Amino acid sequence: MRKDQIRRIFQLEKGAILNSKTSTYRLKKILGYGGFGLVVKCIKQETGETVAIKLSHRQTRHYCQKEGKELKQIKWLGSEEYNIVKFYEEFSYRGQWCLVFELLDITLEDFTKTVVSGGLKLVDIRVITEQLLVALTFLKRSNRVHRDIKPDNVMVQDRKKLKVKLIDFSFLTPVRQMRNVDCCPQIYKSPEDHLNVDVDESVDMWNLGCTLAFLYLGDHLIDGEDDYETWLNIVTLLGHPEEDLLDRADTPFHFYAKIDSEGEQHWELREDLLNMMKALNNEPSLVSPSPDLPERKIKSLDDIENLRPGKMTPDERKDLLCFIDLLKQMLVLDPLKRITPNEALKHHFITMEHFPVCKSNSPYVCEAREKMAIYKLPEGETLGDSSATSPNSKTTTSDGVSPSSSSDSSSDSSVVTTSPSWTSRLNDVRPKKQRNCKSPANGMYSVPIWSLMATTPRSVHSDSLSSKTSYDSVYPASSSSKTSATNGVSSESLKSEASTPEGEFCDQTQTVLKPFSSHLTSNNATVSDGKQEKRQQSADQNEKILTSSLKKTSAMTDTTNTKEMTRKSSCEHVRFNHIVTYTDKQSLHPADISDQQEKIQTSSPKKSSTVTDVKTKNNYKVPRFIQAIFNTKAPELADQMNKQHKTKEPLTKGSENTKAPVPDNEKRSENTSHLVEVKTRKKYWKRIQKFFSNINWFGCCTPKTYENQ
Ligand SMILES: Nc1ncnc2c1ncn2[C@@H]1O[C@H](COP(=O)(O)OP(=O)(O)OP(=O)(O)O)[C@@H](O)[C@H]1O
Repeated sequence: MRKDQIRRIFQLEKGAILNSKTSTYRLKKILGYGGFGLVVKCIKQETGETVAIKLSHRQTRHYCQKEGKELKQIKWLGSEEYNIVKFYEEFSYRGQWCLVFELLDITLEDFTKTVVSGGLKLVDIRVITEQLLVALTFLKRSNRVHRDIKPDNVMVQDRKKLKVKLIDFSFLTPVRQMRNVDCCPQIYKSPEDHLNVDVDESVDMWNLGCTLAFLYLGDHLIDGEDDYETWLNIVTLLGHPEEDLLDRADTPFHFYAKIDSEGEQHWELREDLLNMMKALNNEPSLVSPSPDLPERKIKSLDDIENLRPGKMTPDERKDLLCFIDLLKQMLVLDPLKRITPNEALKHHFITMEHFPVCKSNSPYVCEAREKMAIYKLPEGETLGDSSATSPNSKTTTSDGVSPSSSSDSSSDSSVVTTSPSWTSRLNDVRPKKQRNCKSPANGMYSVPIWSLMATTPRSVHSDSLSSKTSYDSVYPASSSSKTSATNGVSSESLKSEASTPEGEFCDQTQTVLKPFSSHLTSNNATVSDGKQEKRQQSADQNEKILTSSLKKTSAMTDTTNTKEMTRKSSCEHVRFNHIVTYTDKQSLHPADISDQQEKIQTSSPKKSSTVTDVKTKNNYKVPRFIQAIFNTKAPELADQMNKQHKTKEPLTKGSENTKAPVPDNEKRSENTSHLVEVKTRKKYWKRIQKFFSNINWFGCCTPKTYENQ
């Protein structure tokens, strides 16, 4: 479509004025257009700032409105700090919906094809990869999936520093609402979308793998004009999927047929479809099925090694092999086995662990280090904050050497900090206002349970959970959480924070969670005999789950290959979350909790509270103490409960008449113990209040809270 035609459709002339509620924008030129509308360059009249405005067609207005809504939500979670395009505002202009963004330079596709041509250097690809992995980690932890990652949707902001940003959030979807839909181009379509397997955030990793391959090859890794041809290209490159994946698929029959051979059933590619396709194209049909059906330059990912002309230095080759290894882990057919963004950030290709600093460095290695070092933290961000979010952050000195006292034994001391600690910063993907809470390393009740509450494993779906995150978001990674001392923070001070033993962290977590899990036992005491046994068992089981989960977490921080464990643990966590959140539809009260804590210490039986629950619209019983927190009447309630408890106490021991006189010194000690008890309760109450104030109960922000920002 010609530019003047577009201008007519959108009723735009050069110099047109677009008014939002707060600003006036003067149109300068058309930057580009896509499926949903066009993007224009504008000048903000009030400040002279140049911005990019995305205008929707009238027909696609609601898509743009949806995009705006999602953008607001991720902005609230701090997206701009994680290599995602800055979103300013949205407004309506002559019936079209407008989204205002910061102005970026050039798409990665155009950059690779026109500016660089023939593919980017690996040292540059590494810088871009890290930034995109950071963006993906952020999205994963915000429980959202971009769904349309491709070179055209990544824009270069600074060509010199290779600063890139993710754009186009038209398909941004909360993980729990994901469906198999066609959103990205045919050649970027993931195996799960081809086969109709359960789709989740790992679809972004597939697309990123394809994008990175494009950056190296200067051309698309997979091509094909229709689904079948694309699928053939995929399997030629990566092999056929495992039977398990095909068994899980809803539409495997598009490409495979189940064959009975010698009593056993197995899946086989449907050659008849290919012949049919060839007949349609007037091409000769296949005489015999051949494994390399389409003519491809690259028949496996290993072929990438020998693709570029010219001789490579040993370091370059080593780096390339590392890159291919990362690609192989990103382009796994089974989404459940694909590498996660957090794991990818720890891959050798990013950390450059294959280039030990103790050895004399070749010019190639020096260039690689320099490029990664250019990468700066966003303005206003201090390294101190970020490192504090990770209990196991590894520190590095200005020359990039990690202190040998690091708690992480899996990587050697010669690990180089390739960039400031993104990974540690990513552990705190929370609204900015909440981010000043203490870190798990130094604050007992700052365990980010808000994200734990919203955790679901890939295979588990629960309506009661608003969203899902990775298990590793709760317990920050150790091995690659590196910080650089170059940004003005002494490595010693960071080291002291970073060296918090994992065990201690787990113990702290256990202390926080113990009252809740143990509460189940307390309430069980009031239930009738038959049910009591069952509930006791389930409470014991829950205790076990919690303990094993925490153990696994600590183990996870030690090991690198923990994907399976992560899933299992997160599964258990979900079950635990149910317990914590809804406590098996029983009531909880701060006083009960402290009682319970007492019970653990003294092992004396105690009556459970008989507070009544309030039911929500969904018939969920909201524990009374949670209501109390939100009503901010909790302290009074706690005191009330304490009083009730105090007055009830003598009755449980016997009537006043029968009570023997208490000697003076014993009275004093009783009074003191009472004071201690009240103090302990208050202390626990404060901690619990703090702990729950960090929880985002409903998994997402409301527009009201957004407006308050
Ligand atoms: N912030 C920006 N700064 C400069 N140019 C931009 C910006 N955002 C988008 N563009 C340009 O506009 C084009 C279309 O943008 P975008 O991908 O967001 O629109 P779309 O309608 O969703 O496209 P698609 O059909 O590819 O999904 C981009 O390829 C890019 O060239």
